[in-house]
This record gives sequence, structure tokens and C-alpha cells, in this order.
Amino acid sequence: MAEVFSLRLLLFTSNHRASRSSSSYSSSSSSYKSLKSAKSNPKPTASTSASRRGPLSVSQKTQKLNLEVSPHRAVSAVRLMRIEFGGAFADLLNEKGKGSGDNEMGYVERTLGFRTRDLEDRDLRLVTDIVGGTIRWRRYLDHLISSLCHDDKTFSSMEPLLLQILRIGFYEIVKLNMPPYAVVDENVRLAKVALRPGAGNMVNAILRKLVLLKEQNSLPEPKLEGDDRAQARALATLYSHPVWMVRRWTKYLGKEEAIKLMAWNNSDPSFSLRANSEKGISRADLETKLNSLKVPYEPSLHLSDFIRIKTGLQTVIQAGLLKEGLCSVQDESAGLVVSVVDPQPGEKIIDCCAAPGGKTIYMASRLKGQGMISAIDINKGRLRILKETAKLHQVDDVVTTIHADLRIFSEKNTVTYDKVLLDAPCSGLGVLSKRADLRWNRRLEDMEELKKLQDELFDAASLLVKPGGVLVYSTCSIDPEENEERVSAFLLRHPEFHVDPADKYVPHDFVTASRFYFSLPVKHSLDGAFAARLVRS
Ligand SMILES: C[S@@+](CC[C@H](N)C(=O)[O-])C[C@H]1O[C@@H](n2cnc3c(N)ncnc32)[C@H](O)[C@@H]1O
Repeated sequence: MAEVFSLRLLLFTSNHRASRSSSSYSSSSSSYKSLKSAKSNPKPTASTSASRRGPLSVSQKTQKLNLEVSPHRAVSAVRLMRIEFGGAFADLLNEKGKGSGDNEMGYVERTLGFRTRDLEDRDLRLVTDIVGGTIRWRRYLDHLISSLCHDDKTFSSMEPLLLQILRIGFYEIVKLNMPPYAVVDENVRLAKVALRPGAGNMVNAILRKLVLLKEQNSLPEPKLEGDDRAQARALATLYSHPVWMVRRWTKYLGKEEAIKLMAWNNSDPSFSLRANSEKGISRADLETKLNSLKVPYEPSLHLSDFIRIKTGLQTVIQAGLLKEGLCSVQDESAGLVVSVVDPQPGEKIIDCCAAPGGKTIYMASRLKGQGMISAIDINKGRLRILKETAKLHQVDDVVTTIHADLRIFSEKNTVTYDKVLLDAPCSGLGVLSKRADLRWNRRLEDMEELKKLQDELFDAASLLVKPGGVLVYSTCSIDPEENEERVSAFLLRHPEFHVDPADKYVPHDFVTASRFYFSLPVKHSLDGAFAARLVRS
């Protein structure tokens, strides 16, 4: 399938002429010229176009034109809408009268005449890159866009799809350094096709201003000046994070480290794969597979069955390695939490917040068929995924799932366990490079609620530990208030527990002064994670 689709669209010829002349940019860049050998998409979009614009006159119906939009941009724009508005996305389409309210891809198909499942691998990768990058850089991009709008109202009242198209264009020009003329041309066309000619003109005017300013090296970036608050706001815009995160990290890590952390969060994430030893797949077997797929990798320095890949995850997925259960995508930082638990064959273990089961399955593989793991979670859907994965990975004989609220389960339960893992619900502040949208979904107020829940779950989990047994509290957060502070508060409430130093279970480099396990993204080039190993007297 061609990278650029020809769309047969019913529009006034005059509209088309106007739209072409309004964009003084031509897509003449060599890299884009090749994309222009578009195959025509036989699916006519006349009826969908008509439904958006009202009934067409006879002259309109007979004047069919070919327009080209790049499918990855169109799909990216609509996907960004769904991510930002979630369930409200369908209503939004109805309100604006541009869709019947079903799913995003139905909307793309009706409006633009192609289906996401028809996208080529290359386009799918572009969608991933553009969506991830545009979300990460949202605050920064919006600052630039609003600075280049006529007035504040133009920006604040901008219709959502138009804003997404502009964000994509700004991201491509400023952060991806793509050929600006091609980007302007393609995004203008997308705005015209997906919205109306006037929207295309607006995209054209704003993107052209941007290109000019970029060429003159005078982008309207915020200055790092004024008091702490003003500087935090400027940093938040420059590195595109919420202000409260900048203030928190500046407080706990210092300004320089906070900046490095934000830069890390904005970089392309790398992934680790775990060879599925439960199914008899060794790391060497996985390496052979990756070699044949031409996916570059590096063996983990810390875990014998892990491999790091910077690119090629799509290839791994498409080759069916995950579907066949030959390997799992699991960050080494999560693998090291399992090392802190140190599951041994024959042990009775309970994983208290288990779903979707990354750690449960890895722990089960370390039991080598001897022992048992009870996996509790309050979320039925996620627990179902865990159950299916256990089956796929052939560890379902040692894993039992329990759908329950841990706080209620532990009060009624009389059984105690050798080892208890509490991988607590947390802010996820250690995984922001992988979870591009998470930074915008977390609020400072969430932290207080989370800490209360973490304390309650910690107390509940402690009831399940047998005398002499082990309790591991872990998070994928780098925030001391969710980590060390929760453990200190727990130890004050529970003097029957003491710290078992993490040094025996993970490399020294990952052990804090308080003898907990801690991976820090900038230092270890992994996700952030924390684990405290406690023993009951
Ligand atoms: C950080 S995630 C666990 C990730 C999991 N350990 C893994 O490695 O794949 C936290 C989990 O806690 C569960 N949870 C939250 N509140 C709970 C409760 N009161 N009882 C049991 N599970 C709960 C959530 O549904 C979520 O699946």
C-alpha cells in the first residue's frame, strides 16, 4: 500500500484551487517526492464527505478530485483525539456533527477513506512515533502554537482536531526536523480534508510562521528567569511536564537532575525482553530469533534471561514472538524487583496486586514447577489477562488467581505465606518515558490518595506473612513519598518487621543508603522502580 493515499473527495473545484494556492509550500523535498507516487484509493468518500457538509449539489457530485493525505498523520490526529478525550471523544464528534459517535477508526474511515488495519508497517511505526512524541511535547508545542496565534482566544477556542493537526505539524518541524515544506503541505491538506478549507488555511498560516521563526532561530521559548515558581513554569514548558512534577523533582533531586530526568522522559523508550525459560526458551534462543529478524539487541548486564532492544519492538510483535509466548516485554527494573523477592522452588508465595501479571509470571518461572503463587487483584479484566498469560507461558499449574480487594481478603484469610509481594498501585512516575500520556493524567492531589491506599494495602499484605517470612513492597515510582517514606511509616506501625538489605539480591549499584532496591532512569537507563525487602520476626 502506498504511504500516501489518494483520496477521491467531492469538493468544489474552486475550493481546491483556493486551497492549493493558499499554501505557497510545495512538497518538493526529495524524501517526500517519493511518497507522492500515490496509488489511488478506490474507496470513494463522497457519501461521508456529504454527510459532514450537508447535501451536495449536482455540480458538486460530478466534480471529483483526488486529494492526498498521508495516512499516518490522519490516524495519528484521530488517535491523539482519543487519547486526550477518552470516552468523551465520541461525544465530541457528535457535538461537532462529524461522526456518528462510534470508534476513532470508524471516523477515520468515514472521513478519510481508509482503514487503520490497511496501514503499512512503516506507517504504523510513524503513528507510534508521532503520537508518542506529540503527547510528550504537548505543553511545549501548545506554548509555541498559542504564541503564534493571533490572540489567546484563537488558541483557547480552537477546535480539538485542528489543534491535534497543528501539534503534529509543530512536532514534526521543531522536534523531528522534518522537511518543513512537506510538513506544511501535508498538514494543510489533512486539515482541509478532515475539517474544511478554512481550517487548512489557518494551519498553513500558523505553520508558515513557525517555519520562518525556526529558520531565524527565534522560536518563542520561555526564559528561565524570575523566582522559583516562574522558573519551574518555564522549565515545565521547555521540557513539557506539569509544573507540579518539576517542583517536586527540583525539591528531591535538584534542578540539574530534574532536567536530566525530564530529558530522559522525553527520549524514545528502550524495551527489554525476557526469554521465556518456563517454555524452555533460553536467552541464546531469543538472540538467535532476534538475529534472524535483524533486530539489534544487547544482553542485560543484570539479569541472565533479559535482552535490551532500542528499536524493533514492532518487528518482534509482528513476528509473533509475544503471541507464541516465547518472550515477554518486561523492563529489567521490574525483573530486579523479582530478584529482591528471590522466589525459590517449593515456596508458597502471594502476589497481592498482581495483574496484569508481569512479576507473577516471572516469579512462577523461577519456581521451576515446584511451589505455588496466589495472584490477587481487584481488577477482573486485568486478572483475566494474567490467567491467559500464565497458560500461554505454561506456568498455570503453579499460579492461582483470586479476584478480591486485598484489604478485605487479608482480614478473612487465615493462610500465611513464605513470601508476599505488594507491587502497590502508584503514580508511575518512574515509567514516564514509556507511558507518554501519564504525565498529563496525574495530579498532585492523586499523590495523597495514593499514599493512603499504599499504607492500607501495606498493612493488609503484612497480615499474610508467616513468622520468619518475607514481605516485599515495590512501586514503579521514583517518588520518595511513595517509597522510603511509606516503608518508614510501615515500620513504625509494625515493629515486628525489619529490613533485609537488598545487597544480597541485586547489584550494589541499585542499593540505596537505607538498603532498598532503587533504579533511577537517568543513572541506570532503565525505568524507575523501588523495592524494600522486609522480614517478619
Ligand atoms: C502496579 S499494578 C501491578 C502490576 C503487576 N504487579 C505486574 O507486575 O504486572 C497495581 C495493581 O494493583 C491493583 N489494585 C489496586 N487496588 C487494589 C486492591 N485494593 N486490592 C487488590 N488489588 C488492587 C490494580 O488493579 C493493579 O492491577
